[in-house]
Amino acid sequence: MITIALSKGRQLEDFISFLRQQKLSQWYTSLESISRELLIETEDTRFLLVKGEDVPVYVEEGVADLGITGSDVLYEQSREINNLMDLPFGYCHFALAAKSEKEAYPIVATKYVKYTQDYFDSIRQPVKIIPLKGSVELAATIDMADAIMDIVQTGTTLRENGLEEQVCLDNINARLIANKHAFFSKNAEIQAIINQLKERG
Ligand SMILES: Nc1ncnc2c1ncn2[C@@H]1O[C@H](COP(=O)(O)OP(=O)(O)OP(=O)(O)O)[C@@H](O)[C@H]1O
Ligand SMILES: O=P(O)(O)OC[C@H]1O[C@H](OP(=O)(O)OP(=O)(O)O)[C@H](O)[C@@H]1O
Repeated sequence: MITIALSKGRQLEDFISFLRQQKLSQWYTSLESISRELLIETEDTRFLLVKGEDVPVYVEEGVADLGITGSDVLYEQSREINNLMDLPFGYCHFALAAKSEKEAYPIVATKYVKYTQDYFDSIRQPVKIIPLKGSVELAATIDMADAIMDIVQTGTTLRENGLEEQVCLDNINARLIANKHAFFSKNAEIQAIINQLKERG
C-alpha cells in the first residue's frame, strides 16, 4: 500500500485531468467522486487530501510515502524529502504585481516570504515584507502594501483587483516528492508509480 498526499485545492482538478489523459482510471474514478472526504482508499493506494503547503509535512513525517504539490510550496520550505520529478500540470508563475502608477515597491505583501526576500536580495533592494495567508491582492488594492508577490495563472485575479504584473518571475509546476525512507523501502512500488506518471508520447 502506498500513501500519497495531495493538494486538495485547485491543483487536484489539474491532477484529475492529467490522470484522465494518462488513462489511469483506477485513480481518477476514486478522486473524481470525492466531496468533503480527506482520506480516499483504492485497492493499493491511499490518498490524503491536505493543503498544498502541508503536503511536504506529511511526506517528511513519513505518514505519506509520496506527495504532489507545487514548486512554489517546495521553494518556501526546507524539508528532508526526495524531489522525484516535475509533473506536467499546475502551471503558473511567480510575479511582482502592483497598481500601474506605483514606481517603487518598498513594502510587499505575500504568502511567499522566502521567495520575496530572495528576489529583493538578488536585485539588491531593501524590502519590508508583510506575510499573509491568502487574498493577497487586496493588500495592494487598498495600499497596505506597494506591491504583492504572488502566483499568477490567467491574470484574472490581478485584473479584477486593479493590479498589473510588473515583473514576471519563475515558472511553477507540480512536483512529485517522496519520503526518504519510503523511497528505499518501497522503491519498486514508487518506481512503478513514476513510470505510470511519465507522459506517454
Ligand atoms: N491559480 C493557480 N493556477 C495554477 N496553479 C495554482 C493556482 N493557484 C494555486 N496553484 C498551485 O496549486 C498549489 C496549491 O494551491 P491551492 O491554493 O489550490 O491549494 P490548497 O492550499 O491545497 O487549497 P485550498 O486553499 O483550496 O484549501 C499551489 O501551491 C500552486 O502550485
Ligand atoms: O491568475 P489567476 O488565474 O487569477 O490565479 C491566481 C490566483 O490564484 C491563487 O489564489 P487562490 O485561488 O489559491 O486563493 P488565495 O491565495 O486567496 O487563497 C493566487 O494566489 C492568485 O490569487
